[in-house]
Amino acid sequence: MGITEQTIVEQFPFWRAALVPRGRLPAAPVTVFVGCGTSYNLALSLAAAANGAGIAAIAVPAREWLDRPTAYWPRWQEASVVALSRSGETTETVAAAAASRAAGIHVTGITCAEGSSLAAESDRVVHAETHPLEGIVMTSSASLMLLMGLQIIGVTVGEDVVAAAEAALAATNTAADALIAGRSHFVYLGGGALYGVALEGALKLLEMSQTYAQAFHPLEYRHGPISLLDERTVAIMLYGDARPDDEAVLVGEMQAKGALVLGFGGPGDVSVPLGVAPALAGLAALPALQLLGERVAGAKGLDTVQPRHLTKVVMLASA
Ligand SMILES: O=P(O)(O)OC[C@H]1O[C@](O)(CO)[C@@H](O)[C@@H]1O
Repeated sequence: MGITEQTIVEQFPFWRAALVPRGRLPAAPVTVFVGCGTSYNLALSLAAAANGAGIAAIAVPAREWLDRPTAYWPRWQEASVVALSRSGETTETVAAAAASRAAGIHVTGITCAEGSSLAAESDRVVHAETHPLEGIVMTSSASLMLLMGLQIIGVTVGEDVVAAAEAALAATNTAADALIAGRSHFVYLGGGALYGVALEGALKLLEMSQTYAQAFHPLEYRHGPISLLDERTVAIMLYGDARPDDEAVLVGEMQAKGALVLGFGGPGDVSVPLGVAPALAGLAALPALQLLGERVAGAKGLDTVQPRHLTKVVMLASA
């Protein structure tokens, strides 16, 4: 087993260690979740989950919040900001936190680096230890930041979701090689809080395996992107609780056009039950999506420890 795979399959003890009381977010007219890359995908998922929990929220890429906050929220100084960064050193995220604070905004930093620059720029730090072998590709830390984000918006995260994620990972591991054999086009579908998780699944696959992957809201897929679908496609459907029947119809259409479907929480050529509350479905599915990226990379003979063009922390001189 390679090092990246180790950080995926050995992440659950770190989840269990993170199951501690976290307190809640401060009240504000809007909570703005910011981050870059994976951390922005998590921000998208958390903003949707926060709205579902009655906390008005949006997600904004850190650089956008830094450069043009009024494009996202006209009275931006009224916001509370939650900045996500594994390293706590990504230039745009640290700068967005610092600029927010300078404007009198309360900043909560979610990170796996307690002594980081982001921690220094945060009014409150929410932290968890991640797998020590984690490298460039964010695996265990991404799951942990999603977990911590859910905790601070008031979603109860317990042992049941850890067990569900372990089971989903094992089921995906069993099915993955047969599912991806000869397939080169990967589509991730999820709505609401599952959209950010779908984006993150696609980003993982893309980073690890240098394979083009896209994510869409499920029913959006029929409005154009479906034209690319053929017998080279694997579709990953993250079933939601709002319209699972429509999503199952879409899956049937995709299968009829040649796709193989990995369905989380619903039907597919491979069906992986999640068995958790809707607010926890994305967290339960995330390690399995990480593993899928590793499997596709493996099938292409690629090393996921040193993915092309990527570094662990992306710094920028000008931010
Ligand atoms: O969470 P951090 O440390 O700010 O890092 C985010 C980074 O992670 C990635 O998503 C993957 O390495 C990059 O796109 C991005 O620069």
